Amino acid sequence: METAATAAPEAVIVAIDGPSGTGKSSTSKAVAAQLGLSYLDTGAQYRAITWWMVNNGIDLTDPTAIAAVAGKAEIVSGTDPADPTITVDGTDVAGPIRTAEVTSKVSAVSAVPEVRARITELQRSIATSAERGIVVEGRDIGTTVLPDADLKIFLTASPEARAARRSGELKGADVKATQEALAKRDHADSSRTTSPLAKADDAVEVDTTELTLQQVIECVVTLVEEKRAGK
Ligand SMILES: Nc1ncnc2c1ncn2[C@@H]1O[C@H](COP(=O)(O)OP(=O)(O)O)[C@@H](O)[C@H]1O
Ligand SMILES: Nc1ccn([C@@H]2O[C@H](COP(=O)(O)OP(=O)(O)O)[C@@H](O)[C@H]2O)c(=O)n1
Repeated sequence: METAATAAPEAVIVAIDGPSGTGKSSTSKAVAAQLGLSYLDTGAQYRAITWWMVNNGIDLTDPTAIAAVAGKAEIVSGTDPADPTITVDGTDVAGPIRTAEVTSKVSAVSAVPEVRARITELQRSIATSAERGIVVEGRDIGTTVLPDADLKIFLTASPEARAARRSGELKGADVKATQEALAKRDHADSSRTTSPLAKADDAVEVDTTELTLQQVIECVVTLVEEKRAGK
């Protein structure tokens, strides 16, 4: 007897945006792994270009100097959610892009339109070549990078919860100082002219303050499955 062919599920594109510490990376990785999708951390790409600029002595107080070298670094993102990678000119920078120095400087670099144009193009080409689909997380994915995404999620959480989560990761970091640093980055990312951090009109907002990570993952997986079922 012939077995009926099962159609491969269509590639699904999921955009997850929100400020720091709302759970974007942990949720996106887990959802992608559970659903067999690729995963892209766009913040890591902005951190990588910032790392290159710091290493090459670029004056990060000067947007013209940043714009002039926006195309120099070759950034490659590995999109396996079980082992996401990021290299700059062939060097693994997964560790160095998480230093306090890069974190404090990334908003100045990511605000420069030439940097955004370059990284946005890279993100779109990665997303369109993901055969089974992809979960892309960042700040402007639903609004600018992938406005036609099948599902858009905007994660939020209280400033206190976000700071507690972040300082938990940076062992020994002061919660109050972490909260202040987050507020400063939120302000810079939300007030820049080009493609600021914002919720897309058609994004589903999920407040994660009182939810466990597992609950957030389940919520997003359910929303993806509902989309696929055409609900
Ligand atoms: N709902 C949650 N409840 C408690 N901790 C969480 C939750 N979501 C994420 N975390 C933890 O908070 C930290 C920051 O999460 P992360 O996914 O890196 O956030 P983002 O990518 O938005 O900055 C991680 O240590 C993660 O395990
Ligand atoms: N789509 C994106 C993603 C990140 N970014 C920038 O990159 C920075 C680092 O992003 P991230 O996602 O690694 O930040 P965390 O949430 O991990 O702290 C942000 O503060 C933004 O300045 C952006 O401008 N657009």
